[in-house]
Amino acid sequence: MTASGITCIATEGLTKRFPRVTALEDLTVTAGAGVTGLVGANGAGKSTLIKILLGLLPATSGRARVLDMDAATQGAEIRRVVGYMPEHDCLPPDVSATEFVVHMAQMSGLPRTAARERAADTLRHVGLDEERYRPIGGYSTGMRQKVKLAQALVHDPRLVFLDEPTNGLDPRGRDEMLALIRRIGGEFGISVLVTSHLLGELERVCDHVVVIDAGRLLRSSSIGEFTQATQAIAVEVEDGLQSLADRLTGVGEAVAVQGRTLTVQVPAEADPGRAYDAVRDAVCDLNLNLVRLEQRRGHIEDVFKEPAA
Ligand SMILES: Nc1ncnc2c1ncn2[C@@H]1O[C@H](COP(=O)(O)OP(=O)(O)OP(=O)(O)O)[C@@H](O)[C@H]1O
Repeated sequence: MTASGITCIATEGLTKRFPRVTALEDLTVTAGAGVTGLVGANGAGKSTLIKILLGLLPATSGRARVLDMDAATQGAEIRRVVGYMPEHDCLPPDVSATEFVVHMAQMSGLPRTAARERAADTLRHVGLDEERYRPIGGYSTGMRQKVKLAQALVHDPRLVFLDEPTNGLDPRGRDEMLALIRRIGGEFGISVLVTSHLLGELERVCDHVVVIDAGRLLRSSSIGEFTQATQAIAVEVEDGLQSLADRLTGVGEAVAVQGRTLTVQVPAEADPGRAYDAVRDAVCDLNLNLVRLEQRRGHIEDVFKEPAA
């Protein structure tokens, strides 16, 4: 059981060996409702995990359950209630987004009229308006990603797996996609497992993050725990940054100076108020002019600098 009370995904000792490479190694992890980020470098095993969870690929050993169904034996049932946006593009160039998404809705069992209505709603939600009547072959990468997302949502799933949905997008397209993912998890009430090798972007939309490296679990925790574990205070003063650093070090604070900014690290179990007081007292005593004082959130990237939890 997860903190949300619902277990969407649970694996136990999951291992997948290909002839030349072990893609997943003894992976035990759970994910609850909401948006879960699956982070790892290229080749870490993210797509392999998704394919096993969908019942599309057999595991070498271990178990995987999705919405309390066994991925090894109930793949078809899982795919009925789980949407899948694959990493690679396999869209037909000669049909329009509307035709394609209606077709996918009918494939999932909706009658023609309902399929047309659902497809129109879903394409509108993902932000494809008039262009949805044009052939997909002329679409930009961002539009193609939206079509892939729409087909994953059209059968009204309880959970969606989004494999690298921001791949190939420019910064604006990425922001739009991340906002959509947040809406899917929030407003639409559909749980999401989203993968990315870009660590920073997932912390903007996820409730929970699972980090894997070479098929092994590196860390699994809520976004709050990630950021709390690495919280810090950034300080800038007009002059005298080094004397401030020396003073704070003298009273036991962990400080680092980078350019014009001094960072005070606050350990997870410590009271950040005490560190703020120390900065205030030191700035006063040294008679410095404070330019900036702000809490700096930790970043998921930091997990790679820490030992596994
Ligand atoms: N069908 C396959 N046959 C052999 N090796 C495979 C197969 N599928 C994946 N692999 C290997 O398993 C490892 C994990 O691949 P996977 O695609 O799951 O990683 P990933 O984290 O999704 O990375 P990427 O984002 O680059 O796809 C890689 O070394 C990959 O080459």
